[in-house]
Amino acid sequence: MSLLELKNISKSYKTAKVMPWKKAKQINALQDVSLTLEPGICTGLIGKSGSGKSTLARVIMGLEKPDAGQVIFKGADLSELNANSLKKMRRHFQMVFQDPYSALNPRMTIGKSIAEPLENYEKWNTAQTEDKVKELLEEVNLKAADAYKYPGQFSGGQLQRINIARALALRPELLVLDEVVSSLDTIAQVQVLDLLIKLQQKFQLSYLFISHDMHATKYIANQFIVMDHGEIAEQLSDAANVEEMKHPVSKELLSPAQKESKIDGINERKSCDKRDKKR
Ligand SMILES: Nc1ncnc2c1ncn2[C@@H]1O[C@H](COP(=O)(O)OP(=O)(O)OP(=O)(O)O)[C@@H](O)[C@H]1O
Repeated sequence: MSLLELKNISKSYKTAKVMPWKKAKQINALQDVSLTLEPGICTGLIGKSGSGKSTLARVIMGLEKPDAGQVIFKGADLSELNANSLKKMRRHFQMVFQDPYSALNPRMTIGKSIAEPLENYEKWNTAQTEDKVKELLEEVNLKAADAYKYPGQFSGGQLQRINIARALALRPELLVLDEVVSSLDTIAQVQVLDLLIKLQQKFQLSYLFISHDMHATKYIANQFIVMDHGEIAEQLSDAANVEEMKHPVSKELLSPAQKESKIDGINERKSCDKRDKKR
């Protein structure tokens, strides 16, 4: 059974009227999108700005209701679950957002922030929760003592690792990673990508790695989905053949002229190759 299946998802938005006598414009953010994610695989979802990537992430996470289509997680159509079953299912898929600063409450210690999902789901005592928080911090290469610090005491890369620890707290099977390295400098980008690769191997995680940066995506993904104007433009099941992609948007994102990536020039295939050999 696939981990996640999206069937014929469509989602449109109406823009505000510029003038009262003008008609509101409709934006088709997603048009009949179908895709499947398998366990233990990192799928790179790439596309230019406005192609619908974040809308797709929000639909998967239940933050947006699609106009049409189904989101099926482990065989269950999420729209058909009652609140209790949906809560139970939701622990298995978590999201990490682009901005590591705004994702954490600045007035809460990071230990408290990481503990929140545990307190919502697990019937643990304080000592058990604290032990788990410390274990999670060490998992993302931070120190147990960092639990008592506040977000303002960390760098962007460290904060993103804290957000990953929080997303991992409930031992999910799928992480939706929306532009998680875009706001970081080169060194922090590579640290976060290497950490994600390590965690994926250790916990057999499935990732939907959303990015407009082909270079960062090549570094981590096993397969690619390219989006354009709310539709799937191209899919590639083996990231090793990335140079063979044919769609004009794929070619544009691949081109050396697309120099947005800060990790350009780093040995992009190293981490994927290691995993490929394991499979
Ligand atoms: N809440 C909204 N209201 C109106 N239009 C929206 C809304 N959210 C997204 N859109 C529009 O839907 C389209 C897809 O947006 P989306 O953010 O999903 O694209 P994206 O590929 O994630 O882009 P980016 O990389 O810039 O975030 C865009 O035209 C965007 O302006």
